[in-house]
Amino acid sequence: KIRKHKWEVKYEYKSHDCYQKLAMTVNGKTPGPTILAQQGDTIIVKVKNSLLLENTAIHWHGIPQIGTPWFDGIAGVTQCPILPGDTFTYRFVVNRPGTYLYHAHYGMQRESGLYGSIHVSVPDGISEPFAYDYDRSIILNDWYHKSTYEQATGLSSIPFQWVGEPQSLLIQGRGKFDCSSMDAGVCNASNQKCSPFVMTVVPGKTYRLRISSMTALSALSFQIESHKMTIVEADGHYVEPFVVQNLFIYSGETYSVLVKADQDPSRNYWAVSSVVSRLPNTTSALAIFNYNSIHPEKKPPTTPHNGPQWNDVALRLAQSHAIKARHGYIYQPPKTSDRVMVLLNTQNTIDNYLHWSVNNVSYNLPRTPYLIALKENLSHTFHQSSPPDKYDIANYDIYAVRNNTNATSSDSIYRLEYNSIVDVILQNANTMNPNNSETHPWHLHGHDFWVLGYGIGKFDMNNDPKKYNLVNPIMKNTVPLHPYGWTALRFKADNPGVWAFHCHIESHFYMGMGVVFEEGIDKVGKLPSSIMGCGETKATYSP
Ligand SMILES: O=C1O[C@H]([C@@H](O)CO)C(O)=C1O
Repeated sequence: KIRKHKWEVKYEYKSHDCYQKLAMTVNGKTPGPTILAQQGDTIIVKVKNSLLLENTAIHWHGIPQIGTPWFDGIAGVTQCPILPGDTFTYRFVVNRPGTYLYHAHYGMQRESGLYGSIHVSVPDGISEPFAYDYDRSIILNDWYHKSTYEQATGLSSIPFQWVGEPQSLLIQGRGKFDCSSMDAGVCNASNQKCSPFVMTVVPGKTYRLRISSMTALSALSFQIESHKMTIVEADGHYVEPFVVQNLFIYSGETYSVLVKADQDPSRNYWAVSSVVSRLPNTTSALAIFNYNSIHPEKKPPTTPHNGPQWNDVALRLAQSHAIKARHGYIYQPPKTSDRVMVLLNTQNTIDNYLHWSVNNVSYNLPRTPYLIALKENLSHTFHQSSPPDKYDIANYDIYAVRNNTNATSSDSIYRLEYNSIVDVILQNANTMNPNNSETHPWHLHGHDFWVLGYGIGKFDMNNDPKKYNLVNPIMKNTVPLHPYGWTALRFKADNPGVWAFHCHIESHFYMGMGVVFEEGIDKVGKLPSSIMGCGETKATYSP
């Protein structure tokens, strides 16, 4: 089936957390409309950029774009940005069932509010390995009051101005900022638009709740008071079910949990989203889990739970370890790999600017998108040398503050042999601040990868690979790298195109925390002319 959507992207005044600011909307909404489809469908989205002064591009997060690498939607990698006033049509197949996302992928634009869900159902005649009565979804987010321009400018200034902790957390686009010291015209706590999100349930029924995170910075813990959640899906793959009280979720991840409305139906319950992994300076977001005979806005009689200790890494690591592919739905990983990369994540200063680097290279986007440069022989448009596969593993102390004055900025890319098996070990380290290492959710475009293992400390090249889970590893597209830890992934470079792999924290990718992979470029079909028009592609553009 073909599913057509017509979108207009523009800025509008919104009061998601009671504070009025410009938000980027799709057809007037943020979160934008949910795309509903069935496995095998073709999605066509005609996007009109009505932002007046800003380019845009939209990424279909978790959709591998097999055969359509030019519609991955990352400006500078797979396409030229969509200019104000222009219309651009994305067209791609959703090849797997599951819960996915879409969002702006141009600068730090995602955090302005352009995001939404994609739900892909199983083909007719196929049933899912779990039962539920209703399907619902919520997107968790964090929310800043400064514009993305102010934030990006601060990050690329001397002195460096950090974006700081978000002003609010949002549950399905709703949060509550403390307006008490502000003018009611700017921040009005009684505005209906920022009343808590309500999820109404029928006693005794089971809900599949699709929970996604689109945060700019925050790692979150989500829980529903008194109700247990059974995790059954992660990033579009079935999970061997396990029960949690709270779900840890990192930016770019999607989960489905089953929740049974099995508590006292004569009251409502709090659903709470709170910050973990960074010292919280943001109030938790509250939603109401509403039993249908009770008024939806009636406050639960209890005090909302604060969530787990923000710095309890062991608890978060335990959830990461607990996620396994579901029996009967295991995609067996290859037993060995052809290439092993160990990617050290550090902060660096380069010419006094603060950056993030991977193996001492801080990534920056080229003016001419790689996909076009590689197909049209415009190789002079980016650095041709490959960034290093490894760092100085023997001598680097991951617990020390290091200046790494030899770090460089580059738009160079890794070129992978088509159909080869690639291992990536992400190695975390100390930041430029003493005794500090952060959580980074890494997202791979164009592929799902097997998650072979996690650990804390320095990855041991001799012994840790022996502990890899090659039996039932989950496949994902986004995975956390825990503080001072390592995460090991394996994927097959079988999708011709150019694919980014980066930290899903908006400011971190902007500061250079990413790499780009190319594979099978000679197998990429004829590029559509709609992706051209910037950098040196103007010369090749023939309508
Ligand atoms: O990228 C970051 O910069 C700040 C801090 O390390 C420097 O002020 C921070 O907390 C980040 O995550």
